[in-house]
Amino acid sequence: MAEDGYSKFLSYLQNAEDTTTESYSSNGTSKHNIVENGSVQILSPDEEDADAPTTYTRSELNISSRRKQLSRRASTTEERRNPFAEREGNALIWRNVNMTLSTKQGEKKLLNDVWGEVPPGEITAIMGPSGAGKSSLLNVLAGRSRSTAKLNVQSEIRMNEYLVDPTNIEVRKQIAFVAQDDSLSFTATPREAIRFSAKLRLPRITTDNEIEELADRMLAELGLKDCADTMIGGSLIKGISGGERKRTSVGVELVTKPSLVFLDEPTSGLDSFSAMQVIKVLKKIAHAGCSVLFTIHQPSSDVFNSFDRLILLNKGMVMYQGPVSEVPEYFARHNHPMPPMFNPADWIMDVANQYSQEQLMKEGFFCKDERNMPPAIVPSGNDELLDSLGVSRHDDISEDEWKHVGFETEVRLLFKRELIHTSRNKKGVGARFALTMFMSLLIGNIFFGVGGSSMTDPSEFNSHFGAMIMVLMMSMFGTAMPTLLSFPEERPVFLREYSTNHYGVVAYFMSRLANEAVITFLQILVCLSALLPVLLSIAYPLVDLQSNFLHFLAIEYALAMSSTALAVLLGCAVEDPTMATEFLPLLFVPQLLFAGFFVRTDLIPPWLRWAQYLCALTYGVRLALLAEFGDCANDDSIFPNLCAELLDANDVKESETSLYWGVLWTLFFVFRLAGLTLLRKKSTKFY
Ligand SMILES: Nc1ncnc2c1ncn2[C@@H]1O[C@H](COP(=O)(O)OP(=O)(O)OP(=O)(O)O)[C@@H](O)[C@H]1O
Repeated sequence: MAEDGYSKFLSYLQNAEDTTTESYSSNGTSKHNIVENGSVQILSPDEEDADAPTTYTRSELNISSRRKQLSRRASTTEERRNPFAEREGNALIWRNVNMTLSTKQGEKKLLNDVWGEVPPGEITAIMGPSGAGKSSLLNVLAGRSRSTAKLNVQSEIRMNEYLVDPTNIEVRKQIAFVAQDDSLSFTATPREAIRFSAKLRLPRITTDNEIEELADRMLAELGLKDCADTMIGGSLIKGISGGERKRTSVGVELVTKPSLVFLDEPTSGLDSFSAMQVIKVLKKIAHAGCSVLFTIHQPSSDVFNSFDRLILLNKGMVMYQGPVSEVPEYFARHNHPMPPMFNPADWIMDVANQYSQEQLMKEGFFCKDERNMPPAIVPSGNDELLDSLGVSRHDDISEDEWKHVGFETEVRLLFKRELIHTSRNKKGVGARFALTMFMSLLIGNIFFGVGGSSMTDPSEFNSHFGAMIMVLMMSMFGTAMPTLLSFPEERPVFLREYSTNHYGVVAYFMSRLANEAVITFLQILVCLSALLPVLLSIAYPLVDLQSNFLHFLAIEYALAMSSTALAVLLGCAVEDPTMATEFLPLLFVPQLLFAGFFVRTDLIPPWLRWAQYLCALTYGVRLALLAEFGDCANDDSIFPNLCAELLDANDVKESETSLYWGVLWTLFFVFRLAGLTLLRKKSTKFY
């Protein structure tokens, strides 16, 4: 089956090996084996039978130098401006790929000894009936599927001559992956999305002008010129069409000049012209040296005939694998000649769907992997593996300009995008601020002027205290709730970008923090005062609170930041916005219970009392009580002194003011750090 294509591919491998081998030994004809300690044994022809072959360490052999040189090919500005600049491809080869699902009825094989390869310079399509295992195979190869309690995944995958574990995040980052669902920031335009990807993923030597031209050329190739500056859109904002969004996702990955690209149904939802446009771009990128693998449903005959290779899956097994040009002849040889004037893609799918697996096996389909491959090298670590892939972002590379952009650039670009997102997300952010204003007005009117009322009348005094608590709670809930909901909402974009090497978790976290710090401050300001000066304020002057405005603002801000930190921690823990809403009570109810105004904290059972130290509201309330009632509590001329009684009832001591501030900001740091750790753990673990 597919002998020509396969032998061409083996010869590619052989060449790759020969070249590598040449760097091992001067005569260029040696063979190498891997020995247990990770070193490489060299056997030259006349030494093959010798008892003790010479063993070298990898660094002695300078195994990666060839690839490092090749990775720097795109060194002229013209090459850097060209999204289709020549590159060194990475051949992907796999065999024994098995995926087994354990169910109550027994074990179900989703992938059964699947084998194949994707040579550089060619585009390879995976086709097959629905449920055949196309996406499952792509996900295993891309490291996006791993064993769980119910799912057992096994595979033997190599990139070039190296055995790789694609679930290793460092390997995954080398694979450009276009998923079926387009996880793009909905407020960005196609041009901005492509530019963002290029800026963060291309070596820092690439100038802004070069990136601009790269983005322009990519947009033109994908037929996105007309909508280049329209927002991508989503459920809140109407944006570009589904097909344009799909092409933008493709552009975002291809602009980084990858050497290996996987695409899950890149043409779904596209008309035949747009589908052909995408395939043409994939072919162009393949001709530049890239290896392209994608799943596809029902391609037109033009699209089908433009593929180089085909992997036809049927019920988790390889029914055909080889050059597309050999498909008609192969099917004819196995009793299924293609009728004239038929779309070959439809024909092979008809055969796969109509006949049972047993019948097709009898007819000679589903042949076993009979490739005789040279032994794979087991990389001794990530560095050796990445060097072998031509990745130039290691400490041993002296020229800074070839490295991935630095941490500050990541934070700056992310922060800028967050700000643009906030300014364009008028519905989301507008609703947040409008709601804050409305609630401030409501509270301000209900508690109108109570802050200036008598300090000795118990009912008026209680209203004063109630108003202060309401203002605190409103700012706390109003800032924490949108944060809790927005984190899982933006999660798919983050995970896609993180797993495709845009930026690190810390950079993402820092930029989010900076953005939240600004938004939270503005929101608190709106709640307390519509605009500075205080004359135009809402809740604060309407209620006529007595404390110093800036002092009260600082307390509210610290409380809001601590609460949003807890919201971020919960947001990192949950995977979707619906689940996040289920978590809302966990964010607020304990805060109310431990704040001390429903029940004195010293009356809470001792085994539960520790939880008060995790509740920011407890300390926010204590600081606000001191700010609002501290002076009157110290005034001996007032009798009965309700202020002193209130502070006493809430266990508030003026001498502990610094402690309250300390706990409030410590909670902020602890929750933020826990959130960061959780996000990092989750993001490296699974896509
Ligand atoms: N994690 C999983 N848990 C349970 N079943 C799974 C899992 N992943 C895949 N499957 C099952 O494996 C089979 C193959 O799924 P897959 O999505 O790979 O098919 P496909 O060929 O891409 O189908 P389609 O063309 O309809 O998208 C399906 O029956 C699917 O339900």
